[in-house]
Amino acid sequence: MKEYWGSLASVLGVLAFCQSLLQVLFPPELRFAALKLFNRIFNVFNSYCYFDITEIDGVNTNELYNAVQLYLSSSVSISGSRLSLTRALNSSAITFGLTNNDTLFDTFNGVNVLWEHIVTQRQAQTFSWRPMPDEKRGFTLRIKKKDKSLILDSYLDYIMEKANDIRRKNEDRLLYTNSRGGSLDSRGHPWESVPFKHPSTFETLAMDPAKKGEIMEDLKDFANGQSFYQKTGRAWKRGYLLYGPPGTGKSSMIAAMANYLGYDIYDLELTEVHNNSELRKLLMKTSSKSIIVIEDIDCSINLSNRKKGTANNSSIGRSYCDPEMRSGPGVGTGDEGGNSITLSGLLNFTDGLWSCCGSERIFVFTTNHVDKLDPALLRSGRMDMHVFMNYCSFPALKILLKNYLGREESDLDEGVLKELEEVIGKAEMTPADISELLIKNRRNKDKAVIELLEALKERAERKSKSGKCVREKNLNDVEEEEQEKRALDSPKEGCAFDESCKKDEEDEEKKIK
Ligand SMILES: Nc1ncnc2c1ncn2[C@@H]1O[C@H](COP(=O)(O)OP(=O)(O)OP(=O)(O)O)[C@@H](O)[C@H]1O
Ligand SMILES: [Mg+2]
Repeated sequence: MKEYWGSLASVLGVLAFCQSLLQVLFPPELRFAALKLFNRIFNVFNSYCYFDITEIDGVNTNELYNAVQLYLSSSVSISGSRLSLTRALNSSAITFGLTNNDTLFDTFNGVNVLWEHIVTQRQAQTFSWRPMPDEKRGFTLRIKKKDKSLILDSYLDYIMEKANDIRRKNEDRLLYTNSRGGSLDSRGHPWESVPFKHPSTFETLAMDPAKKGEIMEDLKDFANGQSFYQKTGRAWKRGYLLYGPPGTGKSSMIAAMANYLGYDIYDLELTEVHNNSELRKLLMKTSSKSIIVIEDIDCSINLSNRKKGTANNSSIGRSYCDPEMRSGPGVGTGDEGGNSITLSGLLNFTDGLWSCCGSERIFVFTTNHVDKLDPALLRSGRMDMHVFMNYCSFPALKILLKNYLGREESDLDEGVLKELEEVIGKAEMTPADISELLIKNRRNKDKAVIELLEALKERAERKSKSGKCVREKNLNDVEEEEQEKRALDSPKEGCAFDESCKKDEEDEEKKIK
């Protein structure tokens, strides 16, 4: 300690000597130039270089300052003893930060750097167009001169990327919709947003675990696949088609995807889009790391014919939810008149050149009737993964029992479990139906399981009866068809129809005579 104070005193002494020397040797007008010169000499012998990143750059907020703050917050959260805490707008997470004049070492690519957070009082307010904070905040980065060229650019890029990740993780996800029918908001934005708080996750999603695992892996590969997509020359996007009966979890799956990847959702209401160019504009205004969803695509518009003009044909692609009735006049008339969207417009939206403005986007289409979709929409590369959301299976049922009743497989009676396994495949009940039953009786868990078993049995019985009727009807139809065939093959054998025809012909001849 003594040595420390001793060396500090000698440094101060040297400084004082230099200052008085400066005053004696240089007249006041040369003093500033001399100081600059000393500074240069000092810099030549100093092995470090320093970079100041101030919070406000002129009058604008410096994005790099916010990024550094967020980036460092991920390092200080564990190690620091005195930290500043902040919670940003639209965020439910708290971030840690360095307090005033605190320092922190960081390592990047094996190089050590030092960060210092410097906070000083702002001098008396100078004139400014906007109010300035009382404090001047900034970070100073200290790097060894020899390492500067080695890491500076890549280190700052890395910090920006990391900060974006942290921000996305902390911020609440947003759900966007274009339901205003093409009108723009005050900022010229065609999308409206609300915080997205859907609680569905892959843990709560009841489906075959192997299939679920496959989808989760595919999503992770996609999200981490920037270099792969770059290397293979593909646009960084992926398409999923979710199809299956109502209530099997297609929308829940979309929410689970968004929560899993931390992406925003753009719920595109096609019936509110008037033409292909509006569709393109909507696409251009979506951000990367997002899921663009078109639900019930078979009902949205008439998408069954790619050829311009022919989509107007009334006989093509009419589903039970008639597109013309759903989307009003003008649907499916091609680009002419600029008052409609076509299948080719939608295909360009998902797969054409426009689809890659921005990156890291997932397209999800859902439908209850996959057979009604145009094959062009289904070809691989466009919809990369087709996911069939089926009626509740036994593995899916186990997930529902665990989530809704807290009952694991081991908690259930073996006999009941076996019966459930036998009957679930025959009952063809959706996870939505089953979860309703479980919610109803969730206070009495044993009763819930028994009632579920009864409902499944009843449903299976009804199914087998209606199946029998259909089979019998089909058999009758086949028999009838065969009879007709026989009649056509051997008209000479004669039937009532042939006899009456002959008689009619004879009568006709008589009349003519
Ligand atoms: N696979 C599932 N796992 C967990 N819950 C499910 C599942 N499927 C349906 N549900 C429950 O049923 C409700 C309806 O499901 P969802 O809206 O996801 O079905 P959908 O397939 O999108 O139906 P639709 O085709 O009518 O749009 C959900 O709120 C959820 O609680
Ligand atoms: Mg749905």
